[in-house]
Amino acid sequence: MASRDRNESGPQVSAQEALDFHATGRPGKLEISPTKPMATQRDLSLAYSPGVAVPVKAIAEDPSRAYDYTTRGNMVAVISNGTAILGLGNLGALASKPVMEGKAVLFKRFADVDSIDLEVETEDADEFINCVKLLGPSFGGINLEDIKAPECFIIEQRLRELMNIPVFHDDQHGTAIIATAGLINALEITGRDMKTAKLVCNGAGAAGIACIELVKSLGFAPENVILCDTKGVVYQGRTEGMNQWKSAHAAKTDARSLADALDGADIFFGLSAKGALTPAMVKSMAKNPIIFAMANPDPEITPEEVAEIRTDAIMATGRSDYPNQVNNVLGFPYIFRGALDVRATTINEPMKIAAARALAALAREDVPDDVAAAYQGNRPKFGPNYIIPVPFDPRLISAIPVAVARAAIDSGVAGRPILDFDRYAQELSARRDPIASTLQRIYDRVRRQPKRTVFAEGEEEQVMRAAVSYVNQKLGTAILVGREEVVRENARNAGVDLNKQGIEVINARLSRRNAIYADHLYEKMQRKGFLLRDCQRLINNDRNHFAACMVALGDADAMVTGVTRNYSTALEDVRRVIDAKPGHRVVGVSLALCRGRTVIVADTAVHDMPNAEELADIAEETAGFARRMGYEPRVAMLAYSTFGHPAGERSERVQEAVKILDKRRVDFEYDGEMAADVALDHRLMQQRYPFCRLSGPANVLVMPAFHSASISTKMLQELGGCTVIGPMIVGLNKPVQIVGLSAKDSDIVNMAAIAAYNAGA
Ligand SMILES: NC(=O)C1=CN([C@@H]2O[C@H](COP(=O)(O)OP(=O)(O)OC[C@H]3O[C@@H](n4cnc5c(N)ncnc54)[C@H](OP(=O)(O)O)[C@@H]3O)[C@@H](O)[C@H]2O)C=CC1
Ligand SMILES: CC(=O)C(=O)O
Ligand SMILES: [Mg+2]
Repeated sequence: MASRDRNESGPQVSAQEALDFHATGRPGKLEISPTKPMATQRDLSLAYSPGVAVPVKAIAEDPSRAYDYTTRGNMVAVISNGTAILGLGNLGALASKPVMEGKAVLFKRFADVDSIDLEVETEDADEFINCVKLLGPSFGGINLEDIKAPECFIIEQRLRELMNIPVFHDDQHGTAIIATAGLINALEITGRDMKTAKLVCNGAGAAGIACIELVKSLGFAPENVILCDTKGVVYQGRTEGMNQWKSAHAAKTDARSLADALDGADIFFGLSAKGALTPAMVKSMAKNPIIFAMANPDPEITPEEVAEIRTDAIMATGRSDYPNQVNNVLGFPYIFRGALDVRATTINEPMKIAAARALAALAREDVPDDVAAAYQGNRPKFGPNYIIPVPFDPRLISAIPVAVARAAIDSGVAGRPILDFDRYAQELSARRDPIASTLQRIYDRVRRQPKRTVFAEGEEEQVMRAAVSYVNQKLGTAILVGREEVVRENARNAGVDLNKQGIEVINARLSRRNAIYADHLYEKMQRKGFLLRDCQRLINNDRNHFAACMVALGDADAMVTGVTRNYSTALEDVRRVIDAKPGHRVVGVSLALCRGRTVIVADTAVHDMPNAEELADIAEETAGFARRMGYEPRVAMLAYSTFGHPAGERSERVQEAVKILDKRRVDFEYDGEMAADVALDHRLMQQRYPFCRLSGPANVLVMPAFHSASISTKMLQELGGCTVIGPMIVGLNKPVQIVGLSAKDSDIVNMAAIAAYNAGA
């Protein structure tokens, strides 16, 4: 059963990429942004003195009002002292900051929980407890992270007693919940019974102890569970390296080493360190062994090593680049989401068990279409290589918090009820941030069907970096167009290693395909004033023409360009070689990802002042693009006016476009003309214009002209803090994307991936 292969989608990242990722732009992974305007004297008077005194007094009178007037109810602190950073050991509070920032970002990304990291520089449990306790009023929950055993047990226990908000040591309970969920399913697949299955857990620290406590509370017989640490088996009577938490699980057994304990065992839980499980030990385990090698970043044994020894194992690791990722990221965002939503005073056993069962149940459900995208387009089926959902599974946000909230209410620790669980589940789904899932879907599809993408400006440093990243991320082959010696020299100077499989360098002037490309270009341009020699010169000297010919004639699947030439010139170069798809119009669309909301804006690249017919075409092209991206389009034809008011000649053009769409009987929702606030605020739309045909806020905005499209997307990006991807070219017969002149390597890879995605199957 063991899969020797890494997940095709596995993000293969180099050390340099990891450093660059953290250093690029604003260093680190988080920033804080206000939720209220702070623009006028009045805003200042309300937000600060004197207005702020009013909520201050209200909270002093009734502390529960803090949930109404402050961030407390949605704010979790991720707190560490860095004594057990992943499996890297005690590297100190400061060194733990990247992990803690990462956990805070995951809270936001996966469950819309606001979170801040706090690194506390002490190894003294009392000092740590005191510090966290005093911070209590600031937060709705405390997520303790990467604190080593046994101090973590004392710290968590004491803080739970001292604080009336959830205190949760993620490495203990988060890990235990996820491991248990995976185990429930692995047991079912291998036909085992909890009451008789034999489990050996290597690692008797925070994660190990919590895991065996949870599995025992679920029904494992204590005599069938053996705990090991650096000194071997934790047996009754052992004195070396013991503490009360290990003693509580000391087994009555003759086994003294991990190897002894694993002989004939059904299950291995690794919560220890890289390489702790040997092939010989795996060999000695029972038939269909269940091996969860959960140490991070490197597991106790790799799936490849297990697959060399036996093929009947169910294998899981803590990493995202193998199937079956058993990692607490599947738990803490959603567990806190549910706990915060009912203002739970704690996260208790029933809530943990409910989370584990909900997670296990999710993996058994059929995967619907929109979810299959999160699985590299591969519809996973419950079985040895799919015992647990992946972190990008969009169902997690509604399934897990609902189970946790319900358990909190039923067990009497909720501060407020949930009256309508269906509605709650819908609200949870709406919290899902579509940013990553949109790009993730694109990347995953391309990884499944890798593409040859030509990077036209191969001599540029950021383009070379993008090409390396493209290959490292298993998106396909990267072809850099440039003079080989210049490319190599520039790569050397920039410290970019191009000597890897999957990267090719092609010098346009020396290519054997030149004559064919020149003929192709000549055929297209001969009636537009071009001689054959003009075309030959363009193919030899101009990388955009050469690269576009590669794609046009099937020597590459997709193309990306743009860092050396302005957008419209690059587009003109490409358009000489590649036509619009038959029956289509080439338009530019931008994807704006704004605070959990995605809107697609068009035409941000091609038509300067479209007429009504062209506006209707733009709407159709963009609706098609929206569908390919997985959104059901609701198209607003935008103007400065709404349904005729105020009247004006420019709005008439938009009204006319709507009539054209009516005549064409298109199969998507559209309406207009309307102003942007009406398009985006469905309540306003319903109140003032109940006849409007859009069933929800618009997610496709067709702008009346290029200038408004370009200005609005750039303002969204600069002032609105939105991520804008694009303009992307749609409607071309071959996939080509153009980045902006100032594009960074990550922008270029995104565009290359989008081009490759559009290259299709
Ligand atoms: N996949 C996931 O979601 C998670 C994975 N983990 C991983 O679990 C591991 C432990 O983390 P945590 O419990 O927080 O750390 P702790 O420091 O609390 O505990 C570490 C435990 O591992 C034992 N140990 C270390 N090296 C070995 C070894 N070579 N053989 C046997 N036992 C060993 C230690 O033994 P001793 O007591 O003798 O010192 C100790 O009991 C890390 O690798 C971490 O990345 C943790 C949380 C979540
Ligand atoms: C995943 C995690 O929390 C750890 O390895 O420590
Ligand atoms: Mg951790």
